[in-house]
Amino acid sequence: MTLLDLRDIRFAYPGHPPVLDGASLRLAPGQRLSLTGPNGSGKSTLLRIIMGLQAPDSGTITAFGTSRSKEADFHELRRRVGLVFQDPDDQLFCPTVAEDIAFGPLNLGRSRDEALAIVDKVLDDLDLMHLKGRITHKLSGGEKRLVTLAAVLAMEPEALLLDEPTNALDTKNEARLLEILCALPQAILLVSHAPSFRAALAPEALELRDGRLVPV
Ligand SMILES: Nc1ncnc2c1ncn2[C@@H]1O[C@H](COP(=O)(O)OP(=O)(O)OP(=O)(O)O)[C@@H](O)[C@H]1O
Repeated sequence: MTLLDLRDIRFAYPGHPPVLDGASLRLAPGQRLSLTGPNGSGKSTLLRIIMGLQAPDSGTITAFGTSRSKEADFHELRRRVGLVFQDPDDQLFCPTVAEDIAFGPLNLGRSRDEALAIVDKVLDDLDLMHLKGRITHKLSGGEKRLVTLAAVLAMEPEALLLDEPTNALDTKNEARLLEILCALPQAILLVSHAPSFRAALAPEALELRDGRLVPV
């Protein structure tokens, strides 16, 4: 079974040359795959296209065996695939850490008590319980980064798309994050400019070159 299957994706921002020009990739359950490529080559754009946050000009997206093209097709995909954005401020919008983490489970129909239990479990698993009651926008950059991961894991996705997950993390927290991610069962699509992090978490890699994905 393939979780994600993208074929021949083409996309250009209006008035600009194509960013993606025939990009294809497949992600299988449990697979860890890195996406590399220079700044501005289109990695974040591709992740947004996978999530249905931007529509490709052409090409096909199949997720969990179902073709996805209209906005409604992506609702189920967004429950089953978690994107950790490059900028935590794009992701965190509730007043407190606990509310931000509870938001996803509540949105998925969990009861208040179930959501609170998930918040405790995820914070405990990530050793972040000390941040539970904190005001989200007052967290440090690295703390925000870890809380965004907690918020995504709270939704128990089957695949994780991670856009520069080590941004703003100190050496100790980067090592901790690596340990946490390596122990997860989910498939992971990793965008990271840190070669050592990629090598440790997702050594199999595709490079985005001239809009296409090529094995490296
Ligand atoms: N809304 C937009 N309108 C026009 N151009 C955009 C827009 N968003 C991104 N771009 C451009 O599209 C290209 C791809 O951007 P993208 O963020 O996908 O690259 P990236 O590979 O993730 O880069 P980085 O490694 O620096 O994070 C860049 O040239 C960027 O400037």
